[in-house]
Amino acid sequence: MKEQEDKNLEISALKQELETTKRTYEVQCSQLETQAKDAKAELTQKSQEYEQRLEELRNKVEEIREEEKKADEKEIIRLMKEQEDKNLEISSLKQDLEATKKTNEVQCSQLEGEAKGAKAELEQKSQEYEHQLEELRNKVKELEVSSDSKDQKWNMKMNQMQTVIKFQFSSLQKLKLSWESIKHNVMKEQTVYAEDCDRLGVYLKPLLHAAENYHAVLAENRKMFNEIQELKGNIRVFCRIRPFLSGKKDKQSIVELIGENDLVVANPSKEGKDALRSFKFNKVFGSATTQAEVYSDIQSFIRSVLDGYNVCIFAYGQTGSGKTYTMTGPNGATSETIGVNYRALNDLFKIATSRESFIDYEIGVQMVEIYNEQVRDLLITDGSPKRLGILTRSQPKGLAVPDASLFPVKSPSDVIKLMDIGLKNRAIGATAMNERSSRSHSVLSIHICGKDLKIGSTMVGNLHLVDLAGSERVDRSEVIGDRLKEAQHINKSLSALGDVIFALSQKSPHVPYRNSKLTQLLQTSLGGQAKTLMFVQINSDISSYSETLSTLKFAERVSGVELGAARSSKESKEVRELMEQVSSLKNAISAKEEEIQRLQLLKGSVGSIVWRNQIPRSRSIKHYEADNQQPMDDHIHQSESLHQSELNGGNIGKKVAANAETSGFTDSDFDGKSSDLSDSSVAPGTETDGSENSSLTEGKKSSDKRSKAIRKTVQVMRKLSRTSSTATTPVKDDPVKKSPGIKKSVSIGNLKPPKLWK
Ligand SMILES: Nc1ncnc2c1ncn2[C@@H]1O[C@H](COP(=O)(O)OP(=O)(O)OP(=O)(O)O)[C@@H](O)[C@H]1O
Repeated sequence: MKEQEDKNLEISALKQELETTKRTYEVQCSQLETQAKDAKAELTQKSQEYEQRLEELRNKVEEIREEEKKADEKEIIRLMKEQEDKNLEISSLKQDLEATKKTNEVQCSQLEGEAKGAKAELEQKSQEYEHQLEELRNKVKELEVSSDSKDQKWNMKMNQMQTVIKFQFSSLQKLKLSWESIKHNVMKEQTVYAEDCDRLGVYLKPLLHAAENYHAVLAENRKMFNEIQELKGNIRVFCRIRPFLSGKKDKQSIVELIGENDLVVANPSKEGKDALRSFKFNKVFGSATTQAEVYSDIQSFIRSVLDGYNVCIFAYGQTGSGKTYTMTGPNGATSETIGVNYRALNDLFKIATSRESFIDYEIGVQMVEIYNEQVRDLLITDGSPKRLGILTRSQPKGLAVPDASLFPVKSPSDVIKLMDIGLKNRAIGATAMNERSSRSHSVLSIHICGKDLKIGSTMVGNLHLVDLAGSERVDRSEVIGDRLKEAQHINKSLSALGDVIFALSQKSPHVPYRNSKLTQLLQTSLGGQAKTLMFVQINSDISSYSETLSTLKFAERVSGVELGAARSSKESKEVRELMEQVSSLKNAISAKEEEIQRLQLLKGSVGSIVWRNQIPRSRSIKHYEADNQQPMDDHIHQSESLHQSELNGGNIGKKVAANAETSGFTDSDFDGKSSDLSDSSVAPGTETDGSENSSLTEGKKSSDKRSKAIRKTVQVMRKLSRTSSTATTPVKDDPVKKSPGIKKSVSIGNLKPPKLWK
């Protein structure tokens, strides 16, 4: 109850408190209401103000919004544009990106492929290297093994060698001792040998004498060859048949048969055997013969000009028969068709050049024509031809026409230039037969003076290349007046030439050189040791029968070779006999030469021993040869033989044999000489070196044979001197004074060497 009372009291307290609070609260509320009213009024005022302000602000906002809206629109438009640009850029970039992406993808795929390949290769190579490395390791192992075994072997060998060296050293000591004793014995032998040599030297003296004579024998032999040539005929007649010219309808030939040396022509007006007539010449060239073939048959004639001989080459025949063709060649000639003149000049210069180390040649050219028996210089360029005189005696330097222009030449082209001038100056007259008919004789003379550089001697050779005027008969040329006079002069000079050559071929005591200018001009080159070659040109056309026949008769007459004539066979018999004589002499000489060689070898070996023993050495045959001045032509042939042998691989004998086979006048002439020289100059020196030892061993045998050899040599010398003494009247240089008869020409001792240009 108490509690209830407390609670009542509390409730009464709380009711009082609540009453007080209620009253304060009411006061406050009234206050607050007042305040709220004030505030409400104030608020209303203020809200009005605010609304006003708000209205203003709203307007302002509205304005700002308007402005912003405008600015925004502008900005939006710019941004849209920008966006569009950007979009475009982005799309292009996207495209680029796309393309780059694609290329990158391709490259990536390629690189991936390559990388894969490289990887595979790398793997393969590494495998290979590993394999090789493995092999190399194996090899190294093998090598190590083999080097070990070799090392062992070498050591063994070294030991063996050391043993051998020791043994050899001891044998060397023994040999030294025995060598000393042998040396002593050899010294003794040498003394004995020197005494023997002294005795041999005494024996050799007569042999040396024989060797000296041997050269004389060879010289005689060469002379005999020349003599034989003269007997065979220093005058040669070659017949050449001109082919039918293209465009000629009438092609009936009068030539029935062409042989090596003979020719048969048929008379068209006769029949059967009576129509035929044969002619014999040194050579007959058919119409198909080339210029080169013709020249090859006369080449050695040309060569002999450089050896100091005079050579004359003629072309004879009727107009248009091919004289100029043979001598010069056709117009606009090629290397195949050039004639004898050009070929001869080429050869002359070629040979002169090949000899220039030992002979200095001077070559001069003259060209003259003989027209109406007057000599005219063809090498004048001022256009005023003067008449020239001919010297027939003691002509200086072999020049028959000293006043004619003489031009020194150094090459064939120099001569060709001169020939062109000469041919232009040559008188050419037109006849009914041939437009180009030459009515004068043209003479191209090549004068050669050679000086031997070693011995200083000189020699002179002349080559005359003569294109004769046409030989047709006067009546056939249908000419009168001046032309008739020309033809008469031509015929006269041609028949004078025929007479001279005929007289020479007959060895007639009188040779009628003075009957024409042509023969006067060529006097020194016709006859004597001069060589004469005549080309007889014929035209086989049936219409030219009578001309051809007279040409052939002329040629037959000058050649002196008549069919069936007793003289001709007698000559050949004598030639044969002489040839046999010469060959037997050559055999004897070669036998003697063998002996000389052997003895010379013996002497050489003896000489060397003597020298070792300080005993003076006697002069050898070789020295004798070197010191002894040989004739010019010998020297030339010697050098040429040697030169030729060098070119032919050193076989002189082969060359001689080959040339002998081709036979003919000229070949035997020159080859005979070269064979002589090869005998004389090559043989003594050739076998010395190789056979010294054998000769030493055979020395005794040889010395036993020595007396036999000397006897043989003396026999040969006697035989030669007998041959010399059988010669009759001496043959002189001057053909006019030369005595007739073949036998006289057999002379060995009296033949003169080629005339030198003194
Ligand atoms: N062997 C040959 N081969 C080819 N043609 C030739 C031969 N021989 C001569 N002839 C030609 O015949 C013609 C006459 O020849 P060429 O002029 O040489 O005669 P020729 O005897 O010198 O005359 P001429 O007396 O008038 O001087 C020329 O056209 C020449 O080319």
